[in-house]
Amino acid sequence: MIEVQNLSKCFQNGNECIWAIKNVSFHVNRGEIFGIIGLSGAGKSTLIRCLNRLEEPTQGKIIIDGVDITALDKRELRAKRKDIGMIFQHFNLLSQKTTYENIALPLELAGLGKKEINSRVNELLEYVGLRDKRNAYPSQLSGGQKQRVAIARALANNPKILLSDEATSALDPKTTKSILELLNRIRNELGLTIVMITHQIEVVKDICDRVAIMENGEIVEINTVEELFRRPKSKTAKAFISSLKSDVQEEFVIPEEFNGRVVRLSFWGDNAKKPIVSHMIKKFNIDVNILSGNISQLMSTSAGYLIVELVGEDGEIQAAIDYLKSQDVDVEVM
Ligand SMILES: Nc1ncnc2c1ncn2[C@@H]1O[C@H](COP(=O)(O)OP(=O)(O)OP(=O)(O)O)[C@@H](O)[C@H]1O
Repeated sequence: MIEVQNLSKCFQNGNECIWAIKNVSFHVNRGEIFGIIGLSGAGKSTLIRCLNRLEEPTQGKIIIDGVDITALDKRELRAKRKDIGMIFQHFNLLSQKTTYENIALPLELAGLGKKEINSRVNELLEYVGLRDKRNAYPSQLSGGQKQRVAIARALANNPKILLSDEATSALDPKTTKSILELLNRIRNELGLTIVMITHQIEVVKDICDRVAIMENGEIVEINTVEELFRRPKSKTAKAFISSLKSDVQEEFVIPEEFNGRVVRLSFWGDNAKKPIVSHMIKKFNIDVNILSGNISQLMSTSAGYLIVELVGEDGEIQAAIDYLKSQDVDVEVM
């Protein structure tokens, strides 16, 4: 659906070139919710703004539904942009216009008649749950309501793609959940492909299918969210995941401080809910000392890890580890 090939973006600063995006390539499948996560300054905003050419790429290609949008002239680009809705962290609503008028705007620009506009806006108000706010001005709405207006406006022309630029960053956790639920519904019911940038790993965990990790203008890892939680590859991904665990810090376990064998067990899917460790203790003559652990509920599954110290005879410990592996648990001796 979206194919990004060797994309680079340079911001000219006098004679100097600041490379905000450096030779980035990835693809997004139709109907996918694709996250791009990174710390501040990683290049996320620049990257997502290149996808609809709000920012002009310096090098590379962006192919959407077979059309190279980097090769389009202004008129062709305007037409193509109808397929690409966008929402922003600070909503970008027009403060002098009501909810109704904000949502109607792209329809007016597309040249629709009053009657058609009225029926489409009503449909959208219903869809985002804001029927009773049609005459309210943005200043009379909560953050979550403003984002719903922005989402309705982005959907007005029936786009195929929705770009989300930190859409939940200004919202509290409960409102964030409700907006993410709405985005998921939009993907499932309307079949949109969603690309979202965020610095919140919670957002990735709750809604994304796959994620790209950005660092200094480069993508350092692309992974399914399940794999990301199960086996993060990059340092940045590991740091994001451990930042989720506010109560236990995996990083603080120092194996040398323990006499037994310290192992990290990774569970996912149904395994995260089975009493595999308890079975292991009953089956083998070993003691198990739990040092750290966490289970995360991902959108479609669970993933978790447990760091344990296994104490006992070498042969028993090895047999216990073999048993865990036979139960499809990843075992990493630390
Ligand atoms: N218009 C611009 N002119 C010059 N440099 C820019 C411009 N926009 C972004 N940059 C630089 O490009 C790099 C990437 O910025 P970008 O805003 O894309 O990062 P980000 O990951 O979205 O960060 P944040 O989450 O803080 O917005 C930064 O070093 C930034 O200073």
